[in-house]
Amino acid sequence: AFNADAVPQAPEDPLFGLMAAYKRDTDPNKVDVGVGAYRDDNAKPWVLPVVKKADDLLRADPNLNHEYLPIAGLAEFTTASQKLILGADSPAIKDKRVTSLQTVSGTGAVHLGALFLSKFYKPSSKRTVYFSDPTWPNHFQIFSNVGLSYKTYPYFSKETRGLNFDGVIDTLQNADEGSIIVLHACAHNPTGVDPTQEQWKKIAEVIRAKKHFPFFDTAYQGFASGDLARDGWAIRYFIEQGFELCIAQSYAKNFGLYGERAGCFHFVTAPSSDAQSTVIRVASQLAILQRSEISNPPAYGARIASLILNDPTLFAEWERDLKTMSGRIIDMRKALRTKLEELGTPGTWNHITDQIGMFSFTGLTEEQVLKVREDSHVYMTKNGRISMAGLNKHNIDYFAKAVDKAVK
Ligand SMILES: Cc1[nH+]cc(COP(=O)(O)O)c(/C=N/[C@@H](CC(=O)O)C(=O)O)c1O
Repeated sequence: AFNADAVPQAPEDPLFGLMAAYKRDTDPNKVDVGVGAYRDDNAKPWVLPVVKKADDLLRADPNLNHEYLPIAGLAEFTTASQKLILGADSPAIKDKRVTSLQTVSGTGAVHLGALFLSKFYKPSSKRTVYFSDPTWPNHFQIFSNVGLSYKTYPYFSKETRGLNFDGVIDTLQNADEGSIIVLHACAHNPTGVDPTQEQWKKIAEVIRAKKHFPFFDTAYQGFASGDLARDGWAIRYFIEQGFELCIAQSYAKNFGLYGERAGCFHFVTAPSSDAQSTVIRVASQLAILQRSEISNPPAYGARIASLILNDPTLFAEWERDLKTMSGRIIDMRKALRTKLEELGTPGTWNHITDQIGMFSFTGLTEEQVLKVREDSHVYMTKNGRISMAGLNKHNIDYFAKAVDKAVK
C-alpha cells in the first residue's frame, strides 16, 4: 500500500501561482509583468504573422499526419536548430562534432542535459552544478531532481545593478575543478544583464583553466539585441575556443510557441581525432534517456519552426517579427525610464535601458513588490523582475505611478 496520505504538500510554483492570481484579479487596471511571455501593445499574446503563415502551409499539406516522430525528433528541425544557434558555418557542424535531439521546449532540453550529465559526467567523483545568482528558478529543481548538487556564483551587483563580474570570476576560479557551469547565452533571466564580449572571454579562460563544463541555456535568441547572430555570440565563441559543451535551446519566446513546447538539446564534443565516434555514442545514450522520458517529442511546434527555419523567405519574415518584438520591448524600456525619472521616483533608473532582453530587474524589494500588487494590481515576480512586454502605451503611465507609489 502506498499510504499516499504521507505525501507532503508542495509549495505552489511562484510563477504559475502569479499567473493564476493575475487571472483571478478583476480590477480593470491590473497589469501583468510576471510571466516571460511577449504581449502586443494591447496586452494580448501575439501569434507571429510568420507563424500564422507556416500554420496555414502546414494545414494545407495533404500528407500531414499524426505519426510518431523519431526519438531524436524532426531531423530538419534539429539540423536547422544547430545552424541557428551555432551559425551555419560552425566548425562543430563541419567536423560533425554536434548531436541534437528535439525536446519538450527549453525545459525539456535543460532536463535531458541534466539527466545525461547525472549519469555520464564524472559519475565516480563529486559533481557540482553552478547557477548564476539569481537565475531562472526552475534550474534548481530540474538539476536536483536528477540528483546533482548545486551552488551559485554571484552574478548581479545591487550597487551598479549590473554584472558582478569579479564575483563570477572569483567563484568559478575557486570552484572544484570540473564543475558544471550553467550559463545564460543572452538576455539573462531575471536580471537582463549580460557579460560584454570581453567579459565572456575572461569567463571562458577561467572555465578552461578549471576544466569546468559549460552548459548554455538559450531561451531568448533574437530577443536581446534583435539580431540572431549577435545573441548567439557567446556560444559561438566557446565553440571557436574548442570547448566541449551542451546547449538547451527554447523556441517558446522567439517563435511565440510557448504552449507548443518546441525546443532542442545539443551536445558538442571538443575537436579530436575520435570526436565523431564520441558524438555517435553520446547520441545513442541520449536516445535511451529520451525514449524512457518522452519516447518522442511533440510534432506541431517543431514542424512550424522547421518550415520557417528552412525557408529563406519565411526566415526573413521571422527576423522582421523578432525586430517587432524586441523593438517594442526597447521602446517600453525607454518610456518607463523616462516616466520614472519625470516622476522623480527615488533611485536611479538607467538600468531599465541598460538591461536587455525580455526582463528588467527593477530593484524593488519583496515588500515593495507585494505592495504594488495589493495597492495597484501590478503582478511581478517577488525578486522585482518585470517582463517588459507586459507594458504598453495604455498602461505604462499607470505602471510607473504604481512603482513610484510603492517606492516613495
Ligand atoms: C532561462 C530560461 N530557460 C528555459 C526556459 C524554459 O522555457 P520553455 O517554455 O520550457 O521553453 C525559460 C522560461 N522562462 C519563462 C517561463 C518559465 O518560467 O517557464 C519565465 O522566466 O517567465 C527561461 O527563462
